[in-house]
Amino acid sequence: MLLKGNVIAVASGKGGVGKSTVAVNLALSLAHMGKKTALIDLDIYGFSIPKILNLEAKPKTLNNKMIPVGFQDIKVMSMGFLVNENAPVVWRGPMLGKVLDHFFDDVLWGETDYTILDLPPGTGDVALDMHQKLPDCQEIIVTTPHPAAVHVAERAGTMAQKSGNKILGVIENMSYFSPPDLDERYHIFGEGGGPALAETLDTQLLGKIPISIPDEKGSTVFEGTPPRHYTDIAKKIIL
Ligand SMILES: Nc1ncnc2c1ncn2[C@@H]1O[C@H](COP(=O)(O)OP(=O)(O)OP(=O)(O)O)[C@@H](O)[C@H]1O
Repeated sequence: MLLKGNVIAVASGKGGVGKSTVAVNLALSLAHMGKKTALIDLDIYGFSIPKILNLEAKPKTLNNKMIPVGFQDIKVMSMGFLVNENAPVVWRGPMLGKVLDHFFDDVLWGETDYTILDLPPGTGDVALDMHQKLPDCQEIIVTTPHPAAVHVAERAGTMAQKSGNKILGVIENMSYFSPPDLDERYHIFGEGGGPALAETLDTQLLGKIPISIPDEKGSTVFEGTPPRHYTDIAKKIIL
């Protein structure tokens, strides 16, 4: 196993809650705090990290091992680097176990303090496979604030518990909107989902991420110094 250090998987009950965005921003925040950080996109059906990071480079190889692609201070691997985006999804499924082996054993990760895994949404076999390969892996569950979302996210949490992965906590994404330079918070997508889920899963609420206005490229990945809501979460993870 070439992957060393702490491994934290980011999971969600359904797609579109911002799991990949949270995974990327969390990895960047940990790197900004001086931690050697890797990010692995395990969403083999709907990999989105290459697009989110605007990465087109393919990993180079050295002695039959792959060199992860660099983005700012983090090292990144994604199924998206290896397959044609238009490859049929049915073809990718049976490869799952092999992909995990490949990413954990055949990539020259070097020294890493933290590896963030972006899991596919839902309750697939990935969490189970992952636990077998990385028994100490911990999970973060991402949800939106709407109380109805808790139901769906809870399944991801239950899956984590069943697979034996420790749940590190819950992140409530798209929690509220604060107009620039104003203190007001508008709870556009409802309220209470994150704390309720944390309570149900008997874990902590790691933090609430506000709705951000995408930049001109449509990105909600921050640049430069991490926003406070991310550093606060990263500090809780490092502890
Ligand atoms: N806090 C936020 N504020 C505003 N937009 C956000 C926020 N978080 C995510 N988004 C946007 O929501 C969309 C979905 O995000 P993302 O791809 O990270 O979700 P996901 O849960 O990983 O989805 P999937 O599993 O389907 O890939 C993206 O357009 C992203 O920019």
